[in-house]
Amino acid sequence: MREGLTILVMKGARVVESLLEKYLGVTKSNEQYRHLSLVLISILTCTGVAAFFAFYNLVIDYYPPLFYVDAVGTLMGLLSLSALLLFRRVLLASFILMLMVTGVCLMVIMDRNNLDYSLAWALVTPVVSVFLMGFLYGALYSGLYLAFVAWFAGSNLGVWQPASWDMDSFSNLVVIYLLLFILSCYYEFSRRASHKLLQDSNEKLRIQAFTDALTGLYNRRYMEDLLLNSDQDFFIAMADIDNFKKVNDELGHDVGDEVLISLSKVMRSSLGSNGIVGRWGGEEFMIVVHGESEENFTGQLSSLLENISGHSFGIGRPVTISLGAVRHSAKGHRAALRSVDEALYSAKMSGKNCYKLVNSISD
Ligand SMILES: Nc1nc2c(ncn2[C@@H]2O[C@H](COP(=O)(O)OP(=O)(O)OP(=O)(O)O)[C@@H](O)[C@H]2O)c(=O)[nH]1
Repeated sequence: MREGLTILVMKGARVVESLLEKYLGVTKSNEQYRHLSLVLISILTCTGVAAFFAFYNLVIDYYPPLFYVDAVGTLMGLLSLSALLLFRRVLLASFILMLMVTGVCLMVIMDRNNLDYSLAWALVTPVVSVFLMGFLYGALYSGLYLAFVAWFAGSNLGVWQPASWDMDSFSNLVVIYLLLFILSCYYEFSRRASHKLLQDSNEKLRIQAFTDALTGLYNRRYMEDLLLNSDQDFFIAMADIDNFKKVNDELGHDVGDEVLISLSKVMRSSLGSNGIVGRWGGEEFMIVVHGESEENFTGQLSSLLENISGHSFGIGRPVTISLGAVRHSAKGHRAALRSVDEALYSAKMSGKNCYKLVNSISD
């Protein structure tokens, strides 16, 4: 029995998952998944129950008034389902569903003259409406519903037998109602707050995973991901600071760090939106530019060299870089990295503060 129930729940979850994925493009990892699945499960369950009672009141125990109520309820359930899946209107779908549930319940209560049902459903409304429609609309809806129930209970509709209007009971109902409302708001608020915290820390971790701590540039992992997972062709250039050991040895490691930070800024502003620069490691930087025109690319490398050698780093000496460059495609990634190293070596051998572009990729 228990196993059967588990299998049923698993199957239901799979149906919900595939509906959300197919119609809303939302997978389990999506932050919206939890809320959308709650709305979808509520719609499916309530519509299923209404459809069952419509069938019951038509076929099993023929009773036209409740058949019409449940048939309208089923139609509203389907309307709510299409608002969610076809038109992606989550709030509208939740609103139609709440209208359907409370409407059907009130109709049944009116028909059956049963006060207990009314009280029970009045108490469910604040919880469900806040969870489905959020604080604002949930509060509005359940407030209106409470007012309606109050009017309903106080009016002489003659459907409240054997109970009669009783201010004490009604005050108790209102207190319980408000308590449930506050509790569900609190729960929803803390759920959203912890979800936001989790999202923020995930975002921080994501940024940290791709950022170099010293310079704030992209790190090697990001640059390699970009180069390996893109189907575009790029030009890449490896930049290496000239005689950087001397800066460290003579002015200290802290000054060396400052140079790395300032140099990163100069490179970033010099490339602008034309390219991306990341720290490859130590005093090496990788530059990636879309591979449309070799002429544009070499033009950018020349201005980069000029901008850096003309920049004052405040250390009483110029700072220059050497660049090795090559055309890059993802499938020839490793070979391109070897070529770019060879080109950089050749630039260093040619007197530094220059670039070397190799045309062919070494095997
Ligand atoms: N301050 C600082 N120095 C670093 C960092 N990473 C690497 N370096 C230094 O960069 C220097 C690299 O020196 P070398 O590889 O000998 O090259 P170079 O002196 O720049 O000479 P060439 O490359 O031939 O022009 C070493 O002194 C490293 O300690 C860093 O994060 N901060």
